[in-house]
Amino acid sequence: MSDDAIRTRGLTKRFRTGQVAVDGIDLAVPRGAVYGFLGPNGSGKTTTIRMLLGLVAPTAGQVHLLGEPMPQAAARVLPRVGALVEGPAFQPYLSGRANLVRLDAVDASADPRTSRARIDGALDRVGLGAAADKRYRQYSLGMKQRLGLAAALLRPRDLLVLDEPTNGLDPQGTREVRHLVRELSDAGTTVLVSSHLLAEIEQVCTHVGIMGHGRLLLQGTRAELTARRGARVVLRVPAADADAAVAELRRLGLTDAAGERPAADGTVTVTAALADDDGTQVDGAGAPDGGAHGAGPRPQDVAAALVRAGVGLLALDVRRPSLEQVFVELTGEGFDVAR
Ligand SMILES: Nc1ncnc2c1ncn2[C@@H]1O[C@H](COP(=O)(O)OP(=O)(O)OP(=O)(O)O)[C@@H](O)[C@H]1O
Repeated sequence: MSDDAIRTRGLTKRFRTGQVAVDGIDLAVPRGAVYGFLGPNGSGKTTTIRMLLGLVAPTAGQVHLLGEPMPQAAARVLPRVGALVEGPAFQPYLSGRANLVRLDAVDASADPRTSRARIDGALDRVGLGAAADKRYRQYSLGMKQRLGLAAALLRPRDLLVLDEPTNGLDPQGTREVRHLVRELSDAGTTVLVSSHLLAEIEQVCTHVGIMGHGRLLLQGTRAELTARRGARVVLRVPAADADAAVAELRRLGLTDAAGERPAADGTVTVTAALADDDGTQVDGAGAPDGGAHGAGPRPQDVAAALVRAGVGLLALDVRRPSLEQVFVELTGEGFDVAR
């Protein structure tokens, strides 16, 4: 437990309206991870993040940040945590730089002697060097996001919590944020980054948690999540062999084996789940020795059995679901293409 940078137990938020925005979630963000906190709009990500940072009081449950209980240890822990949450308190009539100077000055744990260098460094890091002296109210949404990020980076952090950091950024800005997250992670910072745009985040995260309607539907390493939901074996056989192929797959224990309608070229595609949703899985795809596997047959065993049964095997492929497919399957919803 203390090894996790973020740990929650039964974290719940019921608003006065009666709405349960976050429903008993157990988050586990290991130290060193880049944790993609994913879910569609309204699924409870922001409310969770606000509770993590002590900005909203939970209705029930516990939060540990960097091994310490929140909010009791807030004064000790929060200086080690950089956060980008909606609507940071920037002054509209001050420049970006002046806003950071002001923020740093009220941070009792920041060293005023290094303030200037740290502020310039943070502005450069987020690509705001050139616009640093513009007034905040003249900033575009993307520039405001960048300034929020700069504020989170005013000092070295053990943990960064970024709520929708790419919101309002153009594709170039989005790439830069990804790059920055990777860089910070390489330097040893644990990062939790929320997004409703899966593709933006998928490439950088080591771990993923998927929210839907206030519940944490799934979490784990990125590889675990796609493996656990089941690889499928997909084969192509001559139409005349389709029934034999399905029968052989079922005999091997792949009970949902089924053939599609014959294609114009006289072949049939037959598919079956190689893994159960409970994690029993064959992990043979691409691994010369077949890799670790559970109760099911390995792909090469499937191929051998089909050939032995006299099935004319034209092609055999193992397909793993993408994170997006896992998400859609779990929530019945897609990710937004754009906000
Ligand atoms: N202060 C509040 N009072 C009542 N309901 C709220 C409040 N804040 C959030 N909610 C509701 O709680 C649910 C979760 O909202 P939340 O902002 O946490 O979701 P989210 O996953 O961060 O969504 P988004 O991607 O749009 O930011 C929503 O239905 C929202 O309307």
